[in-house]
Amino acid sequence: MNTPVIGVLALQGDVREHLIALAAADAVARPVRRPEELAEVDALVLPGGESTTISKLAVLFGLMEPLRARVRAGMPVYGTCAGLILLADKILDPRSGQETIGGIDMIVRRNAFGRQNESFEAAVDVRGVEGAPVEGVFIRAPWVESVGAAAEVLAEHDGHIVAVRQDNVLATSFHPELTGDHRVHALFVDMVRANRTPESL
Ligand SMILES: NC(=O)CC[C@H](N)C(=O)O
Repeated sequence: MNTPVIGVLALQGDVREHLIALAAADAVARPVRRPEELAEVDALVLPGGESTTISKLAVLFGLMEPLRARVRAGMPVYGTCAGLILLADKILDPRSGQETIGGIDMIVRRNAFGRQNESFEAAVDVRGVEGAPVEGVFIRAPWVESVGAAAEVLAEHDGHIVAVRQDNVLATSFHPELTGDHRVHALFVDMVRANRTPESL
């Protein structure tokens, strides 16, 4: 059956919520903590959380290079919030020792929308998502300062870029996994399906 297997990087962050959202969007979802587990998935989600912590743990667990290699090789990846930061080729204000996986030619600003107690929800129109706007949950959210020519802006909030796609890499500043609305995850699952060769179906 044509059911893609999608991993959720499970080093830190809101892993469980993504596993639930992916299952609701008709994927087989499983946590990924080791390089062997990464090798077995068709695609990967990078959850929200703390991008510095996730990046340091990825180095510690021997996952950083395998992650970069798979993204370079075209594995579909979707990052929310901290996950978006991990997918940026460049961070404007990195903490010391903070690395990214990269994949989208963009520059991000961490915590750009303010601190934890300035978290908010807003309706966001996401290109490729049909129907009503998505309820965007922004928690110490980054925004995207600028994107390169290969990156497509999918959504903006208050004049700032909050969703981007470049080839098989998708990233949002906000957290669709927290709302019970699985349309953004469904968009990603469609990307994963479209990426699979006929032999792998
Ligand atoms: N909700 C989140 O994922 C917050 C991201 C966090 N501000 C970071 O820099 O990693």
